[in-house]
Amino acid sequence: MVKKPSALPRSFLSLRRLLRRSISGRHYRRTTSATGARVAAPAQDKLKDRTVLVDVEGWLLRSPLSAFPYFMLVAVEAGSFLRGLLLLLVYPVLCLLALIGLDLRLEAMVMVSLFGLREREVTRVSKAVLPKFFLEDVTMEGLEAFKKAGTVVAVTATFPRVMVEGFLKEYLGVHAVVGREVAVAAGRYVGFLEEEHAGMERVGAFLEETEATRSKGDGAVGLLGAVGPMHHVVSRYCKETYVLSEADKKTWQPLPRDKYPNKLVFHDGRLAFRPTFFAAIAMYTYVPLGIILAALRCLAFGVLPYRVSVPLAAATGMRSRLVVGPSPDASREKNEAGGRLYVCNHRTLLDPITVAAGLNKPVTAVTYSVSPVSELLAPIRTARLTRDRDQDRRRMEALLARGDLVVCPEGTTCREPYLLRFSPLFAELTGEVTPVALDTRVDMFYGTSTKPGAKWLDPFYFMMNSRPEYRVEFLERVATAPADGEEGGHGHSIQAANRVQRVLGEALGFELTGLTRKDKYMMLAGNEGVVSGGAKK
Ligand SMILES: O=P(O)(O)OC[C@H](O)CO
Repeated sequence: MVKKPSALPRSFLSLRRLLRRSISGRHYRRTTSATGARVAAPAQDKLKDRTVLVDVEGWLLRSPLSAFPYFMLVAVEAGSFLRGLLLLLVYPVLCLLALIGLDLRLEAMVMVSLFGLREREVTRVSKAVLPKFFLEDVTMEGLEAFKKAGTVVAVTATFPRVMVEGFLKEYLGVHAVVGREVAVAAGRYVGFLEEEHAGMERVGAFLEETEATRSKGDGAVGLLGAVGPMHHVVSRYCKETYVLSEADKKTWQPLPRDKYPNKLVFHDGRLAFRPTFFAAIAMYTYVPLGIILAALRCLAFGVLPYRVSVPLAAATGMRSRLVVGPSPDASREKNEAGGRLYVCNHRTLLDPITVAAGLNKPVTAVTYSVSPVSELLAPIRTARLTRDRDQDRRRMEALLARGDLVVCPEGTTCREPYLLRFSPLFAELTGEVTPVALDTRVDMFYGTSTKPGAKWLDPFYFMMNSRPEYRVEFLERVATAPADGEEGGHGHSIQAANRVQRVLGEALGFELTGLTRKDKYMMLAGNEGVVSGGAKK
């Protein structure tokens, strides 16, 4: 049927539209003009100090966006690998159902991933694990559009609020997150996701409240994707709306790492890759082989001399690169304190072992919060620190008098290219130290964790990677003793520690920070990272 042309003249229709907009105070804009020419997202200054409502999936995150990897991450990291496997098995069935018109994917993924999990643990994963992956999905133009906004309200129609809140608030500085809720009983998720309209009603109620308390009368601005359930709510509450076409969104760029509003220094979780459906299949298929490889590699490093275990591990795919500094022989000399003191940055628990392998001689490593299982299996001598300054100092002096000692003054591992603050105690033990720059690469599993119950498996997970990589570089020695006329004491040891940190940062190309073990554990685990238990001889 051909549509009957309107009897009203064009100019009258335009006037009517204008009047209607003026009365309701709403303006719809598309980021693509009627002529098809590209129009940029609203200028930052236009949204300055205003309340902006952002559609997370439609505007902020790149398209097409697959929710599966995020649910897989929650299933594995807050649940277990078994739960992840269940999600993987259920997913093809859900896709088939969606093809015949019964799209239960979201509800079923929520149920499988969250059912029975503690609310606290899912919130932790949302802050500690998911942000790394969400940040890779953020579009630069999408984020920059609301950089100067006064209040940013992020609205999600796909993800349950709990999954995106950590990333949006901690890393993008969003003020409020509104989205669908998952039912909780006695602190655990029951798995039922509330209806879409309930989520949108919450958005409406939130905006009504926000607008009522606003002092300025310029109204909220909506930033929306081309389609989605939010259009209706936004048209009721926002005075101005920008709708992004799919074609325009495709031209938007991913947010580069150096433009993250808050640096991603710390993150947690075992999976070092984005678990898409096919990547997850590959991982589960590989795991039996990975377990065998890890057992062989651990055994080789545990019982064989380094000159045999290193090439053997290399034959299984493990890569080690040793870069010896300008005076390799000097590192073998003893100094007046007894053995040499090797100071390295901390990537995994295996750092001191790789230093020993690089030197091809036994060393002692001082540790903190290492699981008794790791201590037992370590092929080198380990000695626990207590965090009691005097006691630790005496202990380290005694160890150094007996032979070479390895310290990681950051006190905890860091996965990203940053160096944490160096605790200065090491600088008081001897007149010079040998800095050792360490870097690692993994393809499937991270060999570090913050959950106390998971730590004993850290080295094993590292060894489970198909091609785990270590780069060890012995650097030129650095003097730590006060120069003539220079005052010693705590102030001096802080300066010396900072100097060593700087030398390592330059060698690795890592950024220096003043962050500490406490900062890391507060952020990732919600505790101070203090472990109980005395020092082991
Ligand atoms: O488990 P992390 O990352 O806190 O590191 C533990 C260190 O090896 C302490 O010596």
